[in-house]
Amino acid sequence: MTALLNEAQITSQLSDLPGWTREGTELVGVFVFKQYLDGVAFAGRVGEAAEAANHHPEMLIGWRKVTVRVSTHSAGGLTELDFALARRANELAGE
Ligand SMILES: C[C@H](O)[C@H](O)[C@H]1CNC2=NC(N)=NC(=O)C2=N1
Repeated sequence: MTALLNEAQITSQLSDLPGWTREGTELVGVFVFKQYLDGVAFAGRVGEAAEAANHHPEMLIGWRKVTVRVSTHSAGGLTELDFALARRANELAGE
């Protein structure tokens, strides 16, 4: 099982993760788009990456905005898997 990160590790990784915040045991990323369907397509890309990593976020698709929430359910908090997915989402937002 992937180990829970400690507060120092979380703070350090968050400082290098633009667009994301920590809410309790979750990372929350908010992505804004010019077009609604751009957000839908982004969510699809993140979904594919999540499936490939077997690490799945919750995603709320709104009007030209997608909110991504991720935590490691099996560990009950934040692990490296969550930050890896968040970094990948940031890459995919730029595509
Ligand atoms: C059995 C399967 O590998 C697990 O349930 C995976 C699926 N996707 C997951 N996604 C997230 N966010 N956390 C998990 O602990 C997790 N576990």
